[in-house]
Amino acid sequence: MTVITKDIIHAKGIKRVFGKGSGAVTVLKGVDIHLPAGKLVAFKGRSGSGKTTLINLLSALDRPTEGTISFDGRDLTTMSDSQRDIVRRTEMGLIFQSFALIPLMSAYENVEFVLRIAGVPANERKAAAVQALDHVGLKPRMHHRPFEMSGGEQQRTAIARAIAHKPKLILADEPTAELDSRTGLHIIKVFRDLVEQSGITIVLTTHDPAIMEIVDQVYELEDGQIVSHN
Ligand SMILES: Nc1ncnc2c1ncn2[C@@H]1O[C@H](COP(=O)(O)OP(=O)(O)OP(=O)(O)O)[C@@H](O)[C@H]1O
Repeated sequence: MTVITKDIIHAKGIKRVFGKGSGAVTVLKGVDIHLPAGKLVAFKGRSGSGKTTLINLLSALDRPTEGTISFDGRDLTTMSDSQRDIVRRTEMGLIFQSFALIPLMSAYENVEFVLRIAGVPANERKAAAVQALDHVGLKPRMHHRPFEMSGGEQQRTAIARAIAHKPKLILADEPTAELDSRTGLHIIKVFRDLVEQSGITIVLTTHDPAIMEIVDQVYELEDGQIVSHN
């Protein structure tokens, strides 16, 4: 049987300049990226190399100054802001270093809230939220609020929130930076299982060499350019 791997992201000639005139800073200097479906991918590079800027572009939170970004066959750069918001909310999941959970909501409510924003019908939300929390091993803790959970549990809640609407792509900016290395590796194991079980693509940024060993592909950024890629 021939397995055809389709790119979920195809970015070409990406430049990002912040500011204008003599104060302009070119942060990305012509980046090309192909992310196949069903892979765990890491962006590595020194602080300031452009990893977060690139993640923000791929997640349609920001627009490139030059270049095109195709997501699942559609060009994000020519879409209106509202189209980009819909694609992000319904087909992508975002995970942040600081978890970014709503403090007054339980784990379940945090996940359910994002399903509401993604437009999932009310009668499907409960089952989808519980299933996502179960997937990350947090069903028994689902009525706890973030301050009642450990860092690893909070990040697993954030993962449940990112996967509950069954996105095609997850973008995670330094998802393990606030965790000890053992908990961080456990989070990456959760990512690994997700990629294998559901065919989702997960892109993360990291400084941790142990994580680089576990992922399928590593893109190395240096001063706004890709300098290596396996
Ligand atoms: N809005 C902005 N205006 C001006 N410069 C910016 C802006 N956003 C980012 N930069 C600059 O772009 C460079 C790359 O930043 P970015 O956050 O993408 O790096 P990074 O690789 O994610 O770093 P870290 O590992 O520290 O998170 C930095 O020099 C930063 O100061």
